[in-house]
Amino acid sequence: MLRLFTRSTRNIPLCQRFSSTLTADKYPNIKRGDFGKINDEDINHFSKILSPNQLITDSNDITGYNQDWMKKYIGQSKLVLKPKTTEQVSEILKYCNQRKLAVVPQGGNTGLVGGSVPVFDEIVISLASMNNIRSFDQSSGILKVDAGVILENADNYLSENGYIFPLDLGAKGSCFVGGNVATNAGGLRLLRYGSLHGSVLGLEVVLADGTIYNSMHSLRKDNTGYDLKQLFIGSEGSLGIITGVSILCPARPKSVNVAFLGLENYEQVTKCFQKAKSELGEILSAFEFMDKDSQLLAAQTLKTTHPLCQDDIEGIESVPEYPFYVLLETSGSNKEHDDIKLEKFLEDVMESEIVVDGTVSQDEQQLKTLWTWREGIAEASQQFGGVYKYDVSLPLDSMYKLVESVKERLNELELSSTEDNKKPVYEAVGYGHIGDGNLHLNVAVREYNKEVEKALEPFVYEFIESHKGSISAEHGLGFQKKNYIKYSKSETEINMMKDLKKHYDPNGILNPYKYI
Ligand SMILES: O=C(O)CC[C@@H](O)C(=O)O
Ligand SMILES: [Zn+2]
Repeated sequence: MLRLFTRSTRNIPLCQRFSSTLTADKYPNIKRGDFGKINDEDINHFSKILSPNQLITDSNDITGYNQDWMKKYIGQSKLVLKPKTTEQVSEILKYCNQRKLAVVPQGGNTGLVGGSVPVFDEIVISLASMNNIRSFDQSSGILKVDAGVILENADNYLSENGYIFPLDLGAKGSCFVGGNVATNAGGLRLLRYGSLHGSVLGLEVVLADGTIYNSMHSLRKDNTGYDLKQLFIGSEGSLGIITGVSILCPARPKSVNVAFLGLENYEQVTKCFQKAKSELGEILSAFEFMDKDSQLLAAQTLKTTHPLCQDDIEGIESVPEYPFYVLLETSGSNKEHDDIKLEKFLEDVMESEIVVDGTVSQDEQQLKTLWTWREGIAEASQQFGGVYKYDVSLPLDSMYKLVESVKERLNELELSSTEDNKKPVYEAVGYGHIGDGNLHLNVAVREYNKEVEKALEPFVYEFIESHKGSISAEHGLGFQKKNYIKYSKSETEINMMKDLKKHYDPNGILNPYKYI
């Protein structure tokens, strides 16, 4: 039965603090590199480049820069620098390169693979003070910003001008545009707006030796040799520090609808996606799937009524029995046209029993509430103590098999139970951007545990390799996956990457211990 959506919304509560964390001493195979150690002379030098409030040495003030968003990866940096200009970044790197001081560039610190925090005592270079919108061209839609502009702020600015940022993700309120580009973030609407490799028109990057590479172009077409900016998109701070971004933004859609659907099995999810593509065509802007266990997790932190529950109950009890859910969004320029198209599509998928239940948002508030049941899963996954995250690309037909195989394996090894507090794993859940072939497999644990880690890795990576997928669809390699790149890239590719790294950062000072 298809219903109008009538629930109200509540904010997602902040996640609980972790008890278990991963510090470098828990990885005995990783040794501190042969880098210089910061001394008083270094601090004096930086004090000449920066004003006192741009330089943090107090250990209490540094804590937040040393730990990632999940409070999973904890570094030991003793110095945070907050440059305000590209020239300051250049001066800092020039000096660090001469002194062989390792650095980690940090944006909004919302990454999920431990890429934006130090491992040992690397200097944190925070882009937080570089947060100006540089320019916007109303006719072309080209936006130029400092790397430290918060994604949501950039989008709000564009909204006032009738445009939209071609990227949206759960962390939009804290992540930085520079970090988005450095990690090649994918997000919720890649299906519609494509990857940052397509929409970024130019970058300003400071290289390891302080050289400023400026390509802040406004050109859609520039066929003059190697497209160098592409090297830095997704380079996770390993080749240079992005300080400016020029990006092409599309017109903001005037009409947006969200439908939340219940389905009986995974095959119906893929069928529903095929139909959505062919029947909704260009107005389809997101197609997200969620398994039931991911909804049960989300229910425990959201504590609101599930969109497909018809009773006046909240939380876990309100999650219906459907094994799969889909959140589908349309964005277009003509409300009447889009409403009719969506209605016809929904009638079709319900008549053909691809979808068994569903609800459609009636206003902006309801639309946001429906999204919370998808966006809230990331935070909900870590409510019991920790989470092992796998962000993978797989062919659609084998995508959910990975989740099933992992669940089976954890059960066989008696590592998993939602009731028994003594078992390390609470639940493995699958969800993600099915429209982009991107699965998020989250294994919610009560504690980080070597046995669980051994059960998952390399099992998950071998599965991905054998199905010709990618071990990172959008979160990147960071610290978490640096030893596993071989499951997605050939030896030749890895060697080419290493050559680039050696060329652009011969002393290896940029974000060491990560990536490759
Ligand atoms: O927490 C995750 O694993 C996924 C986070 C993000 O990429 C999302 O799609 O919600
Ligand atoms: Zn995602």
